Amino acid sequence: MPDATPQATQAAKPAEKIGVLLANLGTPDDYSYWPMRRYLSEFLSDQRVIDYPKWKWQPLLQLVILSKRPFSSGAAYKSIWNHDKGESPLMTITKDQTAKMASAMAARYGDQVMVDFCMRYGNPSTKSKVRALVEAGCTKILFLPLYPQYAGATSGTANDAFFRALMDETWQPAARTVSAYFNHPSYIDALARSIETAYAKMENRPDILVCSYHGMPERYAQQGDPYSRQCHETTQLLRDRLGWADSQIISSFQSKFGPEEWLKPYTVDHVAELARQGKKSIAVVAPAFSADCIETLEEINEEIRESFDHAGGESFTYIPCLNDDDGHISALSAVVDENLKGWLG
Ligand SMILES: C=CC1=C(C)c2cc3[nH]c(cc4nc(cc5[nH]c(cc1n2)c(C)c5CCC(=O)O)C(CCC(=O)O)=C4C)c(C)c3C=C
Ligand SMILES: [Fe+2]
Ligand SMILES: [Fe+2]
Repeated sequence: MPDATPQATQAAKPAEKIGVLLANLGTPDDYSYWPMRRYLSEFLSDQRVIDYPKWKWQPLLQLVILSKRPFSSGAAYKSIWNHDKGESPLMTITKDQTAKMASAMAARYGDQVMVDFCMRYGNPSTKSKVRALVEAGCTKILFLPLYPQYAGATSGTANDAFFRALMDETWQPAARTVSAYFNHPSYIDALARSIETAYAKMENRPDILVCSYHGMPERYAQQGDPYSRQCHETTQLLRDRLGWADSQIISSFQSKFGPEEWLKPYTVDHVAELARQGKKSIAVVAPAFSADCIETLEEINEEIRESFDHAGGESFTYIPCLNDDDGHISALSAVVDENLKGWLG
């Protein structure tokens, strides 16, 4: 007879661990029609993203938008795709960030802390990664949405998916979610250093730095979403840290979707206006994106650059996202350290 004493059962259980689960938006599995359609359908059906009543929005989304957009977005994804790895840049960069965060946490906490990542839409799902962490012995999970500024449409919905995943666990781990880090000194410092490094490589200093944030409907801000305020505060803190004048750095918003008014100014129009005003040399940075993705590599570096060039602009420099830079990993590690307080033995 096998020994079924409580001690023997306990000995077979893995040691108690803490899981750090990084979460990003998600990305299509491929740029062809059906994977694009599946991804966009899941994303744009989220009422945190588009809050119209289902009965009104779903027929328009399924019958009109999703019959065309997978082709146009698919072509945009194809132009930036990581063909070597067969995945989008957002996926490659998120994996690299996770590997570096795992090393940083191992250096601090040994094997007590595990690091993994999940996506809000598509794969790997939040539910599958919560399950895997619990299965691996995590009795505590720290959930970190990789968005410096909070928006209901990003961090809010990522947290929702985390909470829903916990609902399915028989023995729930203790759980914490990390708040927005838009004003964290380490994040501001990492951003500032990335800008200083990019400027040091340029022959001539740009006339102005445009901080281009992903936009959202103005209505969401009026309903209490803090995203736009947090974006402006990030720019202000960055300006202070760089020691620049007000006229040298501005905020604008990109990626408008649908007919409503979104946060302004719109980057695509504003860079053209800057060129017309005689600012012939600009740099653009995207502080709301923790990883380069379709919105930065295609929209900023292709569409927005073109808008500037057509309006008479002469020099356009896109400064990459923090991605897996050491400064970014240090900043995220500092945020994680603060949020693990009281959990570590
Ligand atoms: C960084 C914060 C983001 C906010 C705020 C946000 C809001 C938001 N987005 C849409 C519509 C789309 N976004 C798309 C892509 C996309 N959005 C973010 C981040 C935020 N979105 C990222 C990181 C990405 C890139 C994903 C990738 O795989 O590279 C897209 C899909 C791309 C396309 O088809 O053009 C859409 C559509 C809305 C409506 C919204 C509202 C609050
Ligand atoms: Fe978006
Ligand atoms: Fe876009």
